[in-house]
Amino acid sequence: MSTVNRPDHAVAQEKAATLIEALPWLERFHNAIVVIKYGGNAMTDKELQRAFAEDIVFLRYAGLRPVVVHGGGPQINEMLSRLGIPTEFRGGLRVTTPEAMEVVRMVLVGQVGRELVGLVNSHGPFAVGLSGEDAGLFTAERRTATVEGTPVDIGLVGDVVSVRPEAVRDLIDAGRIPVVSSVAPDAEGLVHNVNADTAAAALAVALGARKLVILTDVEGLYRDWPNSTEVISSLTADELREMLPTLSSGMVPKMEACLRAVDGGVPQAHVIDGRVAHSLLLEIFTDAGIGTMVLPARQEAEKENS
Ligand SMILES: Nc1ncnc2c1ncn2[C@@H]1O[C@H](COP(=O)(O)OP(=O)(O)O)[C@@H](O)[C@H]1O
Ligand SMILES: CC(=O)N[C@@H](CCC(=O)OP(=O)(O)O)C(=O)O
Repeated sequence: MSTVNRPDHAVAQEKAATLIEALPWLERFHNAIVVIKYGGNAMTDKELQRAFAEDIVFLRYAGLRPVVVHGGGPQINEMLSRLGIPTEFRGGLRVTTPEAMEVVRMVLVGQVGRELVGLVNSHGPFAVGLSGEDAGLFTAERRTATVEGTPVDIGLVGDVVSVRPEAVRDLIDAGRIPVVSSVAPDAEGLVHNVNADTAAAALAVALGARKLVILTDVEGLYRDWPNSTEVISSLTADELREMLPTLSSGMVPKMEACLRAVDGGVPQAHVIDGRVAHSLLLEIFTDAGIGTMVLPARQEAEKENS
C-alpha cells in the first residue's frame, strides 16, 4: 500500500490550482484564432526555441487555433555580415537593396521558417510553412520610413496593402499550424521585405483573430525608455496613438502593429517578453497577464480584465 504524505499533497494541490486557473481562459479562447509574432531573443536561444514550439503545440491541443508569423532580424544580420554586405536600419526598418532582399528572402523563408516548422513538427505533423508569396497571401506596396518626422526611402521595403487569408484558413481548418514568413510581392510581383510585426498585424486583422501576441526581447513597452524600465501594463489605442511619435527603433513597428491590429478589430494586442520561457502560456492562460496589452478603449480594458 502506498500513502501520500502531507507535503506531496500540498504540492499536488498547488499544481491542480495552477491547472484550474486556466479554465476561464480555456473557455474564453476555445476555437479562437491567435496570431503570434515570434522574434527577438526567444528566437536565437535553443532552449527558448524549444519552449516556444511546445507552447504553440500546447495552444493547439488546448483548442485554440494558433498562427505564427516569424521575424529573423538577427539571423539576416548574421548572413549579411558573412557575405560582407553592409546593412542599416532607419526608423526600425532595414534599408533593403535588391542584393540584401535576396538574402532576406533566403534567410526568412529558407532558414528561419524551416527551422521553426521543424521544431513544431517534432510534436506532430502540425506546422506548414508559407510566405506572403504563397497563394497570394500578402500584396505589398513600397513604403518609406519616418525619421525625425521626415519620410526617407529605404529600398525594397513594403507594407501589406491586401491579404488573401484563404490559404491560412484552409490550413487552420485542417488542424494545421501555419508558420508565415514576412516577404511579399507587390502588384507587379517584385518581392519586398516586410517587417514581421507589420505582417502579423495585417494577418491578424484579415483572419479576425481574437488576439495578436508579439514576443520580443524586452519586458513590454517601457513608459520612458531608455531612462526607466517601468512597463506599461495596458493602454488604449488612443493613448498609444499619442505615444507613437515618441517611440524609437524596433518598438516603432511593434507598437504600430498593435495599433493596426486593434484599429482593425482585433480585441487585444500584446507585447510580451520572449526571454521568459513559456511567456506565451502565461499571457494566455493565467490571471496575471504579462507585458503590455493594447485595447480599443478603456471600457474594453475593464471588460477584458473582469
Ligand atoms: N519604449 C520602449 N520600450 C521598450 N523597448 C524599446 C522602447 N523604445 C525602443 N525600444 C527598443 O526596441 C527593442 C525591441 O525591438 P527589436 O529589437 O526590433 O525587437 P524584435 O527583434 O523582437 O523584433 C528593445 O530591445 C529596445 O531596445
Ligand atoms: C523591413 C524590415 O525591417 N524587415 C525585417 C524582417 C524580419 C523581422 O521583422 O525580424 P524581427 O522581427 O526579428 O525584427 C528585417 O529585414 O530585419
